Amino acid sequence: MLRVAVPNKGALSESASAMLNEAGYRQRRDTRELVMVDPDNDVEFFFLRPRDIAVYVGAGTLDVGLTGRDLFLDAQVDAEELMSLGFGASTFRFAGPVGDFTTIDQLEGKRVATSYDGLLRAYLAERGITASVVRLDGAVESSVRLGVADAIADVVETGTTLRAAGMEIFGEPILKSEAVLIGRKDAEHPAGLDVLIRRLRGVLVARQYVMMDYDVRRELLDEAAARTPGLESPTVSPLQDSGWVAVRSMVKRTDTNRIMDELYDIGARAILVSTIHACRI
Ligand SMILES: Nc1ncnc2c1ncn2[C@@H]1O[C@H](COP(=O)(O)OP(=O)(O)OP(=O)(O)O)[C@@H](O)[C@H]1O
Ligand SMILES: O=P(O)(O)OC[C@H]1O[C@H](OP(=O)(O)OP(=O)(O)O)[C@H](O)[C@@H]1O
Ligand SMILES: [Mg+2]
Repeated sequence: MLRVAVPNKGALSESASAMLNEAGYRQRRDTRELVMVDPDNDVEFFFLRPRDIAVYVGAGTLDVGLTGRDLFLDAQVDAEELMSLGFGASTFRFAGPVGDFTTIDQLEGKRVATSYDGLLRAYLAERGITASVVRLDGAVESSVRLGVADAIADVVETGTTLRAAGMEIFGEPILKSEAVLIGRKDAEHPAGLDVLIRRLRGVLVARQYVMMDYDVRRELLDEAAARTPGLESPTVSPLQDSGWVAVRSMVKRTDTNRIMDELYDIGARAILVSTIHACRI
């Protein structure tokens, strides 16, 4: 049975379970459930703290896990990213009191508070900066005001928490993170893993693409089809009126309206857009 780790609470938990559910796996109903078997798919789900997931996968006791790239890298375990999951995006950045810092070189000899000390130490060492790392569990933004640090390295999503604490970011992002599927390094995929990956890819594609249908005069087909190349090639079907054809193609959701406008200008009509419920690419 494939053993999969899923965040039990926090920023990634709901989206992770929703994605697995969309991929056809059973998910827990009660948030206090810690283990759940999906007998139809022969998968066992373990609901764990997202920070601990990398530890279990690294130790080989669980096959794969859904967690944040930042949490995975921070844990410095022997595992690898198998795919990104398209949610839980954040950046990991330096911040300090407004006006105090402009470059990371100014961190030399200073105290930097963070919940991600593995990531931070590796980053500072790579750049030859000697600073003392203060490991905190959370609410790191308060550490400077409370006198235990001079700057922080923390997760920034909207920046609201930083602003409220009178701080600003400086330097390049340390890391761009999102939710990822991690698994054992160079290991042969256990039974069920390839299906899980294919299903998760299907969810990503179904979320990122729409299906576009339109009719166009045969002589304008090449021009129109160039706007909707699809993943492989658009489907072209004859219409009763031999001067026209029907075209069907997958289009990036974010490009939908621009492409509809372009197709209309070319002369396409009856342009219809529908969501993709599920797919295997
Ligand atoms: N606004 C956000 N706040 C915190 N984490 C976020 C946010 N957006 C995305 N994430 C991602 O979610 C993960 C952190 O999840 P979570 O908040 O559950 O962990 P935690 O902060 O260690 O736990 P907790 O806050 O419950 O003590 C990281 O991968 C992080 O990049
Ligand atoms: O840029 P923002 O949108 O404001 O989000 C970032 C904040 O959210 C997270 O805190 P969380 O709620 O997880 O609490 P924690 O600091 O105790 O982990 C993170 O640690 C930042 O503090
Ligand atoms: Mg948190």
